[in-house]
Amino acid sequence: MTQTVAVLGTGKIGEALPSGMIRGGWTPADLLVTARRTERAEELRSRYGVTPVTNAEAAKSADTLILTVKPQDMGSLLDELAPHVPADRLVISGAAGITTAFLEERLTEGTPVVRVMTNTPALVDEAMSVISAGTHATADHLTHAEEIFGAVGKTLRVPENQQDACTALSGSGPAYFFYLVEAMTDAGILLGLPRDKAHDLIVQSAIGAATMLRDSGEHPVKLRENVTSPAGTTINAIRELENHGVRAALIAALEAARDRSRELASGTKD
Ligand SMILES: NC(=O)C1=CN([C@@H]2O[C@H](COP(=O)(O)OP(=O)(O)OC[C@H]3O[C@@H](n4cnc5c(N)ncnc54)[C@H](O)[C@@H]3O)[C@@H](O)[C@H]2O)C=CC1
Ligand SMILES: O=C(O)[C@@H]1CCC=N1
Repeated sequence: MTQTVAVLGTGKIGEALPSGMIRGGWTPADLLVTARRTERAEELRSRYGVTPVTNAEAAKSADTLILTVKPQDMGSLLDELAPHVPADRLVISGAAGITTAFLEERLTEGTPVVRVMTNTPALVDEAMSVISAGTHATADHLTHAEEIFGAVGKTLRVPENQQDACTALSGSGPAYFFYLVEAMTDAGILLGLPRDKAHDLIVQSAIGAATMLRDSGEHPVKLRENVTSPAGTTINAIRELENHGVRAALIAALEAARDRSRELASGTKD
């Protein structure tokens, strides 16, 4: 049976998802999108062959609704949708902080909802998406969410009380790596390298390190030890990272991201 999926709110994540689904073999005709601006919706139609509709039309006709608006816009979107969503529709939220309870309170009693936190590597089919069921979501609903988000990368089911932590780790995670690359490229410039060469050296080192982390089966401590020669260069750098509290800063940073995700649960806090 053909399943129609509507993506409501087509910004960065709301575009990455349908485009990845199409790369993964979904038929564009089965995908509906909504946008605040008509030009944006038309852009997506011409880029991917998906069908622009209004939020109310999506709610009435799609089997699955994926809400990819900002958490602060979720309350008003749900107010708009609620009168039009039959209770047999699957509603998936991709928003940071927004709980399944928040969604269930605003939708018809019994509506199955699933909460997902993905990340921007969805653009290159390397997303990490964590998935949690609401009160009325069945195993089939979770499987369906996995089929959708599996088109853009890996998926993992987690209890909902881990979603805010996962948001801090993998939802925001790519930003920390981009930040590190940016800072290390600056260091290369300080050491006298041209920016483009410094960038290429750091990016390839990041790809190499990420591939080893994924494929070698070794613990990251062992991988780092293998680079860190006695009285060599690496240990001098590590000493500076420790002196500057980088490990503690990372722990505090991720805790702050987790706390912000919890705070966004109200769906209204700017
Ligand atoms: N950017 C990221 O790295 C990640 C974002 N998320 C979550 O995904 C959601 C979207 O984030 P982004 O794509 O970064 O934001 P964005 O700002 O790029 O996209 C949100 C889109 O929703 C549209 N929108 C707002 N209200 C609407 C309405 N009532 N009807 C139709 N469209 C509406 C906006 O015009 C905008 O295009 C957020 O809830 C965020 O927490 C999740 C994982 C990673
Ligand atoms: O910064 C944010 O709120 C969103 C959620 C996870 C990544 N970006």
